Amino acid sequence: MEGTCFSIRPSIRVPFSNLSSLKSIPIRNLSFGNGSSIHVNALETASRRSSSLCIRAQQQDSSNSSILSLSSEAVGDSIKIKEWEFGRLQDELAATQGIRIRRRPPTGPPLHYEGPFELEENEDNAPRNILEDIIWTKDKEVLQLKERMPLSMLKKDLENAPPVRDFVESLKVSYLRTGVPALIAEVKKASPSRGVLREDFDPVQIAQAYEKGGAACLSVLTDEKYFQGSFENLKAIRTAGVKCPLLCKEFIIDSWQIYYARTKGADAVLLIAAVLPDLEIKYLTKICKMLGLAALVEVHDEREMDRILGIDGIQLIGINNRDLGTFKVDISNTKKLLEGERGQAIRERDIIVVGESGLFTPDDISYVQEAGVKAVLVGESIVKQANPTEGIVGLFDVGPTNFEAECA
Ligand SMILES: O=C(O)c1ccccc1NCC(=O)[C@H](O)[C@H](O)COP(=O)(O)O
Repeated sequence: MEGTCFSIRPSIRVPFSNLSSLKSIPIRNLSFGNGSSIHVNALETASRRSSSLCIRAQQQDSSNSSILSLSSEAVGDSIKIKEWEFGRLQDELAATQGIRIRRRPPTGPPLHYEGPFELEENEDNAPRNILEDIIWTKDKEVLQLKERMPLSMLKKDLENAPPVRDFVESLKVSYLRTGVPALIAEVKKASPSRGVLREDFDPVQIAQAYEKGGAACLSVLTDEKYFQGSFENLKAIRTAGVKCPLLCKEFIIDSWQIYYARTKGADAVLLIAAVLPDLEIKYLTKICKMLGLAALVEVHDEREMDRILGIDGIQLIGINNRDLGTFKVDISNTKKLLEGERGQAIRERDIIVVGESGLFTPDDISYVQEAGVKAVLVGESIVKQANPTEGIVGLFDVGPTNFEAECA
């Protein structure tokens, strides 16, 4: 601090080098050499990564003993800043686990953050791929939803939620009965990689057709922006009396979403290892357990698989053949992740593995079955068929009677 001279104006630009030195001293009310001071409780949490930061502050004359704060909302601001700082720490922790999806723009606060700082525009603040884009958008959406429907309200709504059905048991029963991987059929209108899959999209009709075709469970996309799905679709399918247990296919980053999914009739939720650090997966699976929901934990590479195998109590692992960053689909990914010791550990622990994405033909199904999966999650190849029931029959290359009334 010595020798640093700031001219205090309502808005000042402070170089990062100075911020880091300010950070090393306990700051509340900082006096500068020119006799001015500002209340800088927010400053102590400034980003280490930004090169400079614009602070809006009020000047205080040294003769005036009252402290003029950064703004009248300083307390609220500092909570938000703490959240932002926590987000950055979260990203740093996640990176040590090989997670490349960042939860926050690296040189700025969460996207929903407002003031008191104006951060420099920086190209690093753009999402690096579609999954990151989805997660940043989700962060904003969830914050808004939580404001409208706090958890206390959702907890009350739980009392009116329909009973939970056993998602894992339904997969096991189907596999044992048919000898082919149990089908989780996906109700999906569109996706970032494939655009609109079906214009005449009636979620209830599609769900009923899947059930008729022998699906053991259904996966319902609820994300609106990228998949044109909705929680209303999930609720409508459940209310229509479809018996197959329902996976809420959502990008979960907050336990609030799990409660919300349950109030809409979900029996299972998706947790994506590429997004969630181990501790969060442990925490969120506990919430699932408490609510009676199954958790399908999705992995895409060896490192994610090893992380998930290191967590106790995991019952369902999905291997996504699609790289959610690049959209590349390769079904040999399922085989690769089930080879050797990993496959052994999965068999010993009686974990059900679900082969996900890019499954179009009976040969594809046989291939992933030989690799060790007991269930498959299929969207595009069946949702695009004029008659999704026939789509399922064609995919498994067997008559519908082999599957009929699977969920009954
Ligand atoms: O499918 C995408 O484009 C996508 C992009 C970003 C995140 C997730 C994405 N898809 C989710 C899925 O992995 C699939 O919906 C699911 O596994 C079914 O795949 P498919 O049978 O290939 O439709």
